[in-house]
Parts: sequence; structure tokens; C-alpha cells
Amino acid sequence: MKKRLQELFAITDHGAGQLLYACLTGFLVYVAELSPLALMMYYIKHILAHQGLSLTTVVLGLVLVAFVTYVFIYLDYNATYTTTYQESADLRIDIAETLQKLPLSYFTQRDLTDLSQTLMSDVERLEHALSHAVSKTIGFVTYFVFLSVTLCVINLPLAASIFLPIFVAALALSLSKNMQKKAVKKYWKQLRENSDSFQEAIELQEEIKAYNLTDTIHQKLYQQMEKSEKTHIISEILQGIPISFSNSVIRLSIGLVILVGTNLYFQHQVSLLVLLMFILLAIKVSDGTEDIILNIGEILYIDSAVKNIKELRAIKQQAGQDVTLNKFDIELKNVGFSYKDGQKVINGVSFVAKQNEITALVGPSGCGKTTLLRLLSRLYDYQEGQIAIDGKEIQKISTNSLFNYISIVFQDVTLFDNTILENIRLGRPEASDDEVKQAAYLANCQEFIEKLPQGYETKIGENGAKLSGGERQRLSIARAILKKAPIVILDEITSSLDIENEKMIQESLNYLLKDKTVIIISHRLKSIENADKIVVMKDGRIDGIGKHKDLIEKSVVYRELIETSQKIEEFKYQKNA
Ligand SMILES: Nc1ncnc2c1ncn2[C@@H]1O[C@H](COP(=O)(O)OP(=O)(O)OP(=O)(O)O)[C@@H](O)[C@H]1O
Repeated sequence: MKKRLQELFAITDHGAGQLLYACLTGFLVYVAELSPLALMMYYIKHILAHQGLSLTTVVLGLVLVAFVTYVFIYLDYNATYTTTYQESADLRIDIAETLQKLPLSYFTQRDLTDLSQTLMSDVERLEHALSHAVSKTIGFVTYFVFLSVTLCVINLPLAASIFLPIFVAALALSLSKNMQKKAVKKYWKQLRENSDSFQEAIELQEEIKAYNLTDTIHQKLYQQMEKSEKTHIISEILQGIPISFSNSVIRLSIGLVILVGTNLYFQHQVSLLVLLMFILLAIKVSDGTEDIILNIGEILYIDSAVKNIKELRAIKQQAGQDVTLNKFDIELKNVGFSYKDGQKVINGVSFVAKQNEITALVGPSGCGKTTLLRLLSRLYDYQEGQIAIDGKEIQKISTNSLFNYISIVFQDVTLFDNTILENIRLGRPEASDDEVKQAAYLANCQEFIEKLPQGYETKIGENGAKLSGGERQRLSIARAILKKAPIVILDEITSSLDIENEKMIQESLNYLLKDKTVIIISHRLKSIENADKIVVMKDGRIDGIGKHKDLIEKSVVYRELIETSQKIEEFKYQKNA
């Protein structure tokens, strides 16, 4: 049962246990709520038999009923709310931990808005359903079965009068279940598309204004909202019709019990007391069932949320063990990789990037240089061959462990909306303020930081929006210097720097790269002429490996790259070209 709940609602093992307990307390509350009815029957029985009741008996009875009901309601409240809120927090942490173990490929293939919706809104929907609907529904169904059996034993025709309409209503709901699920799924898909479009419209403000696209975007959003409204109405109607039908059918229970019961009474087959009890139970059960039908609606509503969470968990995670590495040669043997099935981007690549050496990757645009860096750092996992550091295959090393040894400086620097100090400290969270400032000094950040209003304490806006490209780049170098990792990967880091900035970071880069295994991509071929090893790539394969001088002689691709690079250096904008 616990496993089934875990599967049905994509919850944790602990959460399923708590939910099971909440179902039990829910059942007990329904049973406890029968106690006022039982007490009333007891009083009526005495009244009909012209027997008096002492005031103490009446008061004791009332106190007992109130106490029993209170205890079970309290237990149920505690089980349902406290534990479900705990579960939703656990669920979010569980999803966040799952996300951490996924390869980067997952994030590039999936819409990020969609992902954050799963983390926030899907879990919220699940949380609401777990706390308000699931345990109550399961508790009610158990109580319903228990009550049906008991009442059938007391009087079969009267019990059938209560339960027959309820079975018809349940059948109608069950038959319309798939239709409801489809409608709800469509509606949620539409909501996600809306979020995407709004996010795009906000994020791309610069492009929208520059290309005068305001009206076009406005119109697109307007059409989308109209479509969304229609989908919502259809989804409400498709849910509303079966629910209203079921609610009306359930109400027939009371009428049927009165009809069948009075006949039985006049035929002396049932006493007045039993008839009265069945009428009251019919009212109680039909009221309860009506609430449960709304709950069932909510449970169907979370179907798509549960699916999204399950899908996320089913993705293959990056496995690996924590290891200690002592040597830092990186050895690639016949490495092959494709982003999409059948389209190889890296094909049979083999070379060694040695410790204390600079290895440069060069090649025409799109030949796979950045992809290769992603494979080296396990941002993606290769499908063929092997990459090893200190003789250990990197796919057997946990990413946490691997990243202790690697610093990456990308061409697109990612900064957080936090202070300069904290952004640099990300390189080594335990570093002291002085160490952070020393790293900033070595990366030539000192000058621009001092000009900022609060110096190191200045908040730099979302993704460093308040800084120039060169300043952002230097901050990320400071981060890498602070990390002191033995392997340094640099991807096109000088591409967003002007000559002045580039000159400023040359020294700091030399400091960063000292005694490390360095792998570097640079389109400015001049900057890698002195590299210990240059790997020339073309169409995902290696075209040549060697020093600058050898390659000039033996690699046509390298020669062409040098020529193109020289032409770019000489490029001038011309009027009427
Ligand atoms: N996330 C991705 N999903 C699918 N294809 C991708 C992805 N990233 C890159 N590619 C494709 O893989 C190929 C290699 O790209 P990569 O960025 O590795 O080349 P590059 O040599 O670094 O190019 P550049 O010098 O222009 O930065 C290209 O055809 C590119 O379109």
C-alpha cells in the first residue's frame, strides 16, 4: 500500500508512510463522526420506549462524543497538515538534489521555465492535494466500504437504497476520468506556454525595442491569452458536467431511502428507529460523498504534476564515486559524442593534456571545441571512448569530486545578484575576505571595484548587469584564482575583452595558469602560439597535434586558421564596401 501511494503521487518513502497514517486518521474521523448519530439513536430509543434518561447520562454521553471526535480530528489534522507540509519541503529538496545529479545535456534539452514550474507549482499543487484531498478520499472510501458492509447486514434493501446512487455516480466519474485528465493536462500545458512567452517578452526587451517588435509581441501574447481562456473554460466544463451529474445522482439516496423505508415500515419489516437511522445516514453519506467528489476532481487535477515529477526522477543521473586525485594529466582515448542520436559532434578524439602544460584547442567555428571542454568537465557525458585523469575514468568520478579539481572560465560569465565579494567567493566558499580580495587583486579587478559605490559590498544586479563584459570576465578569473584548482579550462575568455582589458588580464592569467593542467580555446591564435601543445580540430575530429611551428608546416587547417585570423585583425569597417 505504501509503495503504491509512493508510486501514485511521486512522493518520498517517508511521505508515503505519513500519508498512509493520515488515511487511517481520516478513516477514524469519519467513524468518530458517527458517534453523535449513535448517541442520538440511543436517546430516541429511550424516548420511544418511554424510558427516562438521567441528566448525568445525557451530559456524559455528550462529553464522551465531543472528546472522541476532538481526539481523532486533532490526530488527523496533525497527520494531514504537519506531515504534508514537511513532505512538500522534502519533495522540493529531493527534486533539487535530483537536478544536481543530472548532466547539463538535460537542461539544454528542456525548457527551463518548465523545470522551475515543476519545482514550484507542481509541488505546490501536489502539496494542496495531499493535504486537502488524498488522505480524506482514501479515508472516506475505507469508511464507505466499512459502512456499506455494516448497513447491508442490518438491512439490505435500505443499504442498497443509500449506496446504489453513489455507485452510479462513481461509475459516471470513473468513465469521464480520462476525458477530465486530458482537459486538465491541456490547460496546464497552455499555462506553461504562457509563462514561457511572458518570460521571453521580459527577457528580450532589448531586442524587442531595437527591432520595433512591441506590437507583434503584444499581439502574440493577446492571442495566447485568448486561447488560454478557451482552454480553461473547456477544462472547467469537462470537469464540471460529470461532477454536477454525480452530485445530483447522489442526492437520490435520501429520496430512495425514504421511499423504500416507509414501504418497509408499513409492512412491519423495519422499525421506526432503524428507518430514522437510515435516513440520517443517507443525509450524512451523501453530504460526505459530495465533498469527496470535489476532492477526486483535485486528485485528477494533479495527474500532470505527478507525471512531471516522475519524468524528472526517471532521467539517468550522473553516477560516480568520490575520489582523491594526485596527478593531473588528462588523457582522451577515442572519445565520441553526439548531442542528438546519430549526429556525431566529437569523433574518435585522442590526445593527452599534460600537467604543467598549456594545451590549446583550435579549429573552425562549430568543429566541437566547446563540446570537448564540456566532456572533459563532465558537464556532458561522452558516449564512446574514455577520458581519464590520474588514470581514473572521469565517468566513474562523482561530479562533486571532479569539480574540486577543475576551474572553468567560460566565454559567457554567469554572475549572481549578490555582492562582488560573494560572487568571487563562490570559487572557494570557505575563503576569508582577505583571500577573496587578494584573488580580485591578482585578476586586476581592484581598480574597477574601488570605483563602485560600496566597493566589494556592491550588489552587481542580475547576472552582473551593472558591469561591463571585461569586468565580468575578470571577476570570473578572480573566482578561478581563488579556487586554486589544479586543472584550468578557459573557453574563449578573451572574446569579450578589448585590447586594454586583455592586456590587464594577461599577467593575472599567467598567475592563474602557473603549474596547472591548462586547456584553452582561443580564436585569437596569437595568444596560443606559445602553447606547449596545439590540438587542431575539424568536424569533430583531430586534424593535427603539435607546436605552432610544426603545425604551420603540416596542417592545412591550422594554416588557414592563421590566415583568417590575420585578416580579421586587419579588418576595417568601410563605407560603400
Ligand atoms: N547544446 C547543444 N545541443 C545540440 N547541438 C549543439 C549544442 N551545443 C553545440 N551544438 C552543436 O555542436 C557542434 C559543435 O559546437 P561547439 O560549440 O562545440 O563548437 P565550437 O568549435 O566551440 O564553435 P565556436 O568556435 O563557434 O564556439 C555545432 O554544430 C553546434 O551547433
